Amino acid sequence: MSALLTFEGVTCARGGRTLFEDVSFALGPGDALRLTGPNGTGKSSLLLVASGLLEPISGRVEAVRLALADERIGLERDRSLRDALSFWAKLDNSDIVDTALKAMGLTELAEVPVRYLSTGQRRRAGLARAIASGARLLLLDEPADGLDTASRELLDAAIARNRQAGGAVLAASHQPLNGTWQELELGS
Ligand SMILES: Nc1ncnc2c1ncn2[C@@H]1O[C@H](COP(=O)(O)OP(=O)(O)OP(=O)(O)O)[C@@H](O)[C@H]1O
Repeated sequence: MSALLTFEGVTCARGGRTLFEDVSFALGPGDALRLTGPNGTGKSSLLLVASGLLEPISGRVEAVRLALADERIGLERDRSLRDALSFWAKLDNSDIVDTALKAMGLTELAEVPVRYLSTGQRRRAGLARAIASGARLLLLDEPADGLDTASRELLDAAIARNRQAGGAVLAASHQPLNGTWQELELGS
C-alpha cells in the first residue's frame, strides 16, 4: 500500500524560528491526520510544506497530486462560482463541478459571482474547489471555521467520501472533526 503523503525527518523554520523539528509520518489510502497545537506552532506552515509551497530546511516530503484548501479561496472573484470551479476541475470528469457544488451545498449559488459569497459560503467554495480538482490528497486548514451546523455535516461527509474512495486527509483544526483521526500535536 503506497503512501499518499510522506514526511521523513522534516524540519521547518520561518522568520528565523524553528517551528517543528524532525517530523515523520505517512498517510495511506483512507488515512486522516489532524494537526493540533496552540496558535503559531506551525500547523498552517506544515500544510504549506506538504503542498510544496514552503521549502523545509531539512527532511523529505513526498506527495501525490493534492489540493490545499485554506483561507485563500483560490477562485476568480469576477466569475460565477461554477465557472471559477471549472478552472480547477479534473478534466476527464465533466460532472465533477456539479458534484463539488452539491457536496458543499452550493448548487443554488452556482451562477453567483464569487465576490458576492459570504464568509461561510467562501469557505465552502474553497472546499468545493478541492473536491472539483479530483485530488486524492486533501490538505485542509481550519476547514470547519465559519461553517454552520448543516455545512459542518457536509464537510464531514465530503471527508468521509474522500477517505472511503482511497484518499487521505491532512487537516489543521482547533475543532474536533468527525470520524477517526490520527493526531499530531505541534508545540508540545
Ligand atoms: N511569511 C512568514 N514569514 C515569517 N514568519 C512567518 C510567515 N508566516 C508565518 N510565520 C510565522 O510562523 C509561525 C507559525 O505560523 P502558522 O500560521 O504556521 O501557525 P499555526 O499553528 O497555523 O497558527 P494558528 O493556530 O494561529 O492558525 C508564526 O509565528 C508566524 O508568525
